[in-house]
Amino acid sequence: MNARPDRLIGNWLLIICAMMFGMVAGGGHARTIGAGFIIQQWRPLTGIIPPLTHAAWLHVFDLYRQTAQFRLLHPTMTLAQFQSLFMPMFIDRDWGRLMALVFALPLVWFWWRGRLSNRLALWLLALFAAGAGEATMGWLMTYQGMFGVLHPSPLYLAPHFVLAMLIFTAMLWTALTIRNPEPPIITGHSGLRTLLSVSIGLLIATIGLGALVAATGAIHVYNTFPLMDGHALPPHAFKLHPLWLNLFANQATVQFDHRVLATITAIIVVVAAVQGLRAPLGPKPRDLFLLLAGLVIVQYILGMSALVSGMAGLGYVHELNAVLLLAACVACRHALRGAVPAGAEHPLVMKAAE
Ligand code: HEM
Repeated sequence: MNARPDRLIGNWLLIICAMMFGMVAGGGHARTIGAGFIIQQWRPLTGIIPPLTHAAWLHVFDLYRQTAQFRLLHPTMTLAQFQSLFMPMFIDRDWGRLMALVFALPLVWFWWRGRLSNRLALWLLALFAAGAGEATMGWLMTYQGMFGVLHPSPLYLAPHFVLAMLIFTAMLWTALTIRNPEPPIITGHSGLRTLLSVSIGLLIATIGLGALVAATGAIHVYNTFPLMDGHALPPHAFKLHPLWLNLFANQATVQFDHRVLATITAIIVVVAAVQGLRAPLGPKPRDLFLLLAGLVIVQYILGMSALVSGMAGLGYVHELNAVLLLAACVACRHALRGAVPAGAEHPLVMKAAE
């Protein structure tokens, strides 16, 4: 990392984080309206322009008509209906291209101008490569449409979402560190710091399980809370063979797993937020902990409401709020980066604890 605060670089990376949030919003919207398999071509550079002629539209429609999803689920779809699904997915993909440009071009420029240390530049390059991997994974998920698959598979969607959240976490952490490279020493709250690290891990795992719920359409079954149609664990939870498949493809099991892990996660995040609010950390961290408490409560209520109502729109808001919740948790953890155990407040000890 660069040793002095650099607001320009930090703000640039915060813009990338905001763009990643936009990407989740666009991808989630495309999934909600069922547009996941609509674009069956992968042209990272030339695909930046949408079909402009009637013949070009017929060509992309023809590609979609080769999918099992079209043949079995939407055989009467018209070109106009296809176009209305195509555009949201297209805009999301172009947003990804724009994000890659907004990341890559300043990266090269800042590095060339000596504004980035080699170490930081290489780290950012690694994040860029991870982003390219994320895009490739997204395409592979989409391309499954050509092989008899009816909907984007949970085995692709969950890792796709988890990788996005890992990149988002790393990007946000880097941006915050560049804006504030010297953490203030905070004595006696290293336990809270650990709790926040655990919270981040649990949130990402819960988000992964949430993606399984969304991908399997499990929002449409067991619409009761806290029990699942009168059962703590529904009898169908192990009906698929081999057994491990239930963890990814059985609606009962993935919903059960998401409920249980989400409850554990929410409790731990609330405990961390309350501890943070009670600690004398100053107004800025206090605001962050307040935000964390608010977002985790809203997240839980949104999850329950989406489930009980079966409304995909609420599920979508629940998805977006999860990203904001993760961001708040990362910011709280970052604010406590300089926490040291009581009695170990020497700066050298602090550096070792980093
Ligand atoms: C810390 C708490 C929670 C987190 C971080 C979380 C995260 C998520 C995420 C990220 C998704 C969407 C994934 C995607 O669209 O690819 C999701 C989906 C879902 N979650 Fe949660 N969730 C939490 C709590 C809950 C709770 C308590 C419930 C219900 C009791 C719940 C029920 C659902 C349902 C039904 C969906 C599917 C929505 C849809 O199909 O549109 N969640 N969750």
